[in-house]
Amino acid sequence: MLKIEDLTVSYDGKTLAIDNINTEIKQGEFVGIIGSSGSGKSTLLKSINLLVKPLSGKVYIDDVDITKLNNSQLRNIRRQIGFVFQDYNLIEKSTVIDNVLIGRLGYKSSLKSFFGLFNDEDYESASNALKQVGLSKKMFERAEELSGGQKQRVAIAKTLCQEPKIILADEPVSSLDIATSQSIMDYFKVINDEKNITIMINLHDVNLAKKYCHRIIALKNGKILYDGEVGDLRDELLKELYSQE
Ligand SMILES: Nc1ncnc2c1ncn2[C@@H]1O[C@H](COP(=O)(O)OP(=O)(O)OP(=O)(O)O)[C@@H](O)[C@H]1O
Repeated sequence: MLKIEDLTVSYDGKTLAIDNINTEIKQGEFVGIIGSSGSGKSTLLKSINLLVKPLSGKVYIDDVDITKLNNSQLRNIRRQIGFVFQDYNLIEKSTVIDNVLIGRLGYKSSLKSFFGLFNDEDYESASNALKQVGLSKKMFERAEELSGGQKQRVAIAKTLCQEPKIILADEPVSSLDIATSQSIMDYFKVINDEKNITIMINLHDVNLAKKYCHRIIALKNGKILYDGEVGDLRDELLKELYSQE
């Protein structure tokens, strides 16, 4: 469902944040991306939905090279790609349900989305998404009143409302304690198992990656050092991955 071909990204036109990456992800895979700070994990995820524009290379979603799309075509394809951020990316003063409804905006005309016009179907979808993450009771509370873990569950519900084929999660548990991190990872696992949504998730914590992900992509200096089954990941490789040079 996702194919990345010769992808290279540079922020300054000189140093390469992503250096000629090639990989292919099938629908329903649960992929962990690991690597030390600055290895390119965020940049890789952000270039998959073109939040960051590549210098060269191609990103295919279901055989469509999205680097070639115009803005309106890109908007349509982005509905299929949910993105979960480390810092939740919620509107703090808005209610939980209003935050989740934002996930429906990709299905609205610009005018309707400007006025925030949602129909019964949108509310049903938002309410189901909140149920999935166990937050139905918090629907009318403001986002700012929630704990970090609850906020991240709202962010996940928002992406579920988008009905995505793939969820990209950029360090979604880095700000959370171990128990809360595990519970968020459990939600990702259930979503992956029950809805067959592909998950690509950046993780600092290798143990979490080993516990939850089927496949690991390990990055070093913008290049893939390892791409394979989690069970085949060797300690020597991890040592090399996190060594300074
Ligand atoms: N907005 C930006 N402008 C300029 N350079 C950037 C920008 N974002 C990232 N970089 C650089 O690109 C490289 C890859 O950064 P990236 O954030 O993708 O790594 P990362 O593995 O996600 O790191 P971390 O684990 O610390 O979040 C780094 O050298 C970083 O300094």
